[in-house]
Amino acid sequence: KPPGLPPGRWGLPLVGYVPLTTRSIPQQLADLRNKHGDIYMWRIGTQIQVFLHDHQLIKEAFTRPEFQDRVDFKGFRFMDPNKLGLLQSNGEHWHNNRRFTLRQLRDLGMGKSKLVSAVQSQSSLLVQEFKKQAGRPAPIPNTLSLAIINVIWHMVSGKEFLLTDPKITQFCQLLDEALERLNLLIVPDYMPWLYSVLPNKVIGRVFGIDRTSDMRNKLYKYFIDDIEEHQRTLDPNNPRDFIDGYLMEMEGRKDDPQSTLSEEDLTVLIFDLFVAGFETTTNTLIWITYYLASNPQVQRKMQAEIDQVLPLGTQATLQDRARLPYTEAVIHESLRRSSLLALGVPHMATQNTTLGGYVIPKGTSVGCSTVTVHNSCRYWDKPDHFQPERWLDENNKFTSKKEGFIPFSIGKRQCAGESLARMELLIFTTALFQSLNFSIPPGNTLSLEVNPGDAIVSLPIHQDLIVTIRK
Ligand code: HEM
Repeated sequence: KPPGLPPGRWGLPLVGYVPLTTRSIPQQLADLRNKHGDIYMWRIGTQIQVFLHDHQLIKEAFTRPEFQDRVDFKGFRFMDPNKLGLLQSNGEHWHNNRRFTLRQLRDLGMGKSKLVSAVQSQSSLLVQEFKKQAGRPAPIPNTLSLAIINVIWHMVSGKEFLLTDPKITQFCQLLDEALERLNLLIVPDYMPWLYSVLPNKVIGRVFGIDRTSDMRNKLYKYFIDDIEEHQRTLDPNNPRDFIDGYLMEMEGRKDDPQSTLSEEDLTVLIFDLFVAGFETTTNTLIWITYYLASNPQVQRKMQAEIDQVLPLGTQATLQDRARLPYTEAVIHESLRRSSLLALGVPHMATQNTTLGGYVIPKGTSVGCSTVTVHNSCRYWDKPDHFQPERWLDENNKFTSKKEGFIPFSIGKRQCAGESLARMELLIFTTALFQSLNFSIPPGNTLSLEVNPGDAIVSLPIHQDLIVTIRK
């Protein structure tokens, strides 16, 4: 192990440190944190990963320019060969797309916008779907995923699918598959020597590379069709959505040699919005229903607040946020407890540098451990308790505590969709609990453990709940 690196797990040549334990990854990270402190490394294959566990240290790292790039994984290139879009792009290209996306999201989501109405209408449709399964034990319907997908479609291209349209179900399956496939595609990046010892054919089959281009083409076809349709119908005096905004910006900068805008880039950018905004929001909402089904008192208290602020038949808007402090507290506590992106989304050191007194070589992946920060006694009293009250001050006003709360990460690459995500969480949560009650089926228990099949994202386990229609 080269001198100066953070302490931690170095392991064997080629394979790095392979844990021989049944402890989950988050549990192992907590063990490592207790042993080594706020910064340590774990060599997986030949890739050095550094984990950070302290809010200030994460903030320092993620605001420094040398930690702003994404990890350069060959596996990602099978979805996007040229590192376009926003999620995987770097440098000037990333900077342009990020600025554009933030501006669009702000403009499209403001005030009484069409986007807010779209979220409200999707949440009403979802309530109707839940009502169909009232009174009998059943898992959260897949309609929740479709409703979240429709919100992103609305923002991107001003359209929504009927929830019964087979095209949206197929789209959802492709997206699920893409997310699963991305996990597998990057395995050889941890052991790049596999490329030299195994024939390409074997790698292609084992790691699913063969099927990826077919799936990518099907998925991208949705976006390409929409972009072409927008090109035909665009009215520059009346931009309708994200695609119109991008096409207009592209036209405005067509003579600018610095412009990074292109139809191909727009296709990847749209894909990124779905990848980043779909599973995250859907699963946070599932966690909220699980926590509230397990805490009936909290559920009743939140419903009492919603009933007072929103008479039946009215839906929340962003202006209601201040009048719904307890609901906001429940949402924040759910984001903290679930720590959905348990290991954060890693950044990469673009040069040899130091951090926290240690050497960080160029190419090292640097991530924040959301799950250990969210469960650290340094920031949270009784961190393993679900306590919305911790978000309220002595006057029961919501206080958005920042230190030790990093669900959307921090710094220059922090979640670009945070404002949309917060808007969706508020509107969906209020709509669901205004009309429905969620409980655990008699004789059952509800596990709040994360799905052991997924180490990087803390996904809830599919389980039955009972939905009751509120009178
Ligand atoms: C509860 C829901 C969500 C959570 C917890 C979440 C969390 C995150 C996190 C942790 C990151 C990585 C930040 C980093 O690299 O330091 C991220 C990035 C990102 N998120 Fe979200 N996100 C959510 C919803 C959304 C939504 C709805 C959208 C938009 C449709 C979105 C768009 C993005 C994009 C584009 C990035 C990449 C930003 C960049 O690389 O510059 N996210 N998100």
